Amino acid sequence: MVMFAIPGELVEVRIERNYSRYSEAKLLNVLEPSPDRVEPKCPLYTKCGGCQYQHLAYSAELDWKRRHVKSALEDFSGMKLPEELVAETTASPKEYHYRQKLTPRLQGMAPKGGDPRFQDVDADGPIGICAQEWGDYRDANGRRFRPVVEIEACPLATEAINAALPTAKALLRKRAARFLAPLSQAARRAASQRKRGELVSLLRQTRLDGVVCDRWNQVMTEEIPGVGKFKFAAGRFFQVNGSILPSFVRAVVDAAAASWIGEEGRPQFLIDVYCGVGLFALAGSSLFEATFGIEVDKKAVALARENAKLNSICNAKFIRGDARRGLAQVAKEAPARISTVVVDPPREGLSRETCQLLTEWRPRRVVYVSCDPATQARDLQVLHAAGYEPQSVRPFDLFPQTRHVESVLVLELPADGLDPATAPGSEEGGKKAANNLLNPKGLGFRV
Ligand SMILES: C[S@@+](CC[C@H](N)C(=O)[O-])C[C@H]1O[C@@H](n2cnc3c(N)ncnc32)[C@H](O)[C@@H]1O
Repeated sequence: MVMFAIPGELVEVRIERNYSRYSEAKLLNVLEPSPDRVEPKCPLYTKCGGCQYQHLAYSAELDWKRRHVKSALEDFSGMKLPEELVAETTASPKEYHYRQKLTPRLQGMAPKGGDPRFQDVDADGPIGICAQEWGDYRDANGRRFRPVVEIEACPLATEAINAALPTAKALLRKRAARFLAPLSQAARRAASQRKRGELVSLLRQTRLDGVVCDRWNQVMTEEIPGVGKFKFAAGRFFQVNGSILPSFVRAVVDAAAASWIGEEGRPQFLIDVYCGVGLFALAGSSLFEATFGIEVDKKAVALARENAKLNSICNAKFIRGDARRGLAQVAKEAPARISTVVVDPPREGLSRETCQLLTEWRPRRVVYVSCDPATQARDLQVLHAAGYEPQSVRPFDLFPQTRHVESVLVLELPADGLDPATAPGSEEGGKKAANNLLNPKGLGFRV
């Protein structure tokens, strides 16, 4: 494994670690470059840690991401996916300057011989964006630290964010000095995560109003052309690449609303699990009789309800709670045989219980949006074992120049897989799912 090399190149490397089946090596020289090699734009590329593919032509990056999604889905699920099932990666309209959020950070310090989890910040140290791994880095006093590389500008961030970066960095230093000075070492260790969080200086920009903000809870409004307006809290989750959002959101919603495979009938209910501020539930509302959003974050749910009003949408309902609990509640209202569930979980993928509830309640279609194809593959294996057939996989390049990729996997129960007795969506099917919530024995994980 050689970071910053391209398959097919002749390179000189130094082997740094050996494992039973592969080695990791550091790139020393490119002797015969690939035709796909390009000059990286950022002078800090390979040092900062934020980008992995700036040395790769964009078309090659898109090909590579498709291969990555396909092989991760196959390797971790044990399934073989036909070539035609996995689409080409949809390109981001902006290859650089697409990031509408940047979080400058100070360097983390560990007390000498201490536990790195109780890290302090180095108020006089560099301010960067990516924290490196804890390694054997020590300052002049022997204290371990987690290095960050000082940045003056980030070529992934929008121009407005880069223009505001010096102000944000000055603010961050001022906060760090104020926060650290009066506290003893012990008090600093005990400081809550929240206090540490307040040290972070946040920059967020929307295309709608061009605001650059530095408070976690500041409410921003973003307009996604052809989709709608969305309020969100600056420091919490909202997609960061606005340039690709119109095509990405449309693709998810259209996949959710399409007619059933081989039939004219369409789904009538959309359940957007892990809905954030209601992105898919609201974007798809005109295509369904009713939509539901399920989200654990209280603030996000409040904003999702506001977003429904902002876009004059009356058929969307938002439930605050854990995915499994919310799904069990919706199972009482939406018949599974005419429902599509969209799931867009964090990197860890679906919890075991949520996955199990899906296999018991059996909504006819599942559109699985994921930023980690490995955990998506793990869940695919479980859903496939329960009868869901993969219909399509579409990679979207939400994060150009980085190794991250978004994968949209559509799964559907074949018509002959619908059991008329405990019919998904039948009264009994809904009750079974709802009861599952109340019956702890039902929460075991079956593979
Ligand atoms: C990847 S984000 C997707 C948000 C939304 N779909 C969007 O695109 O804007 C994942 C969301 O899941 C929420 N979440 C995390 N764990 C959850 C859980 N157990 N139950 C419900 N929501 C959860 C997070 O708060 C976050 O808003």
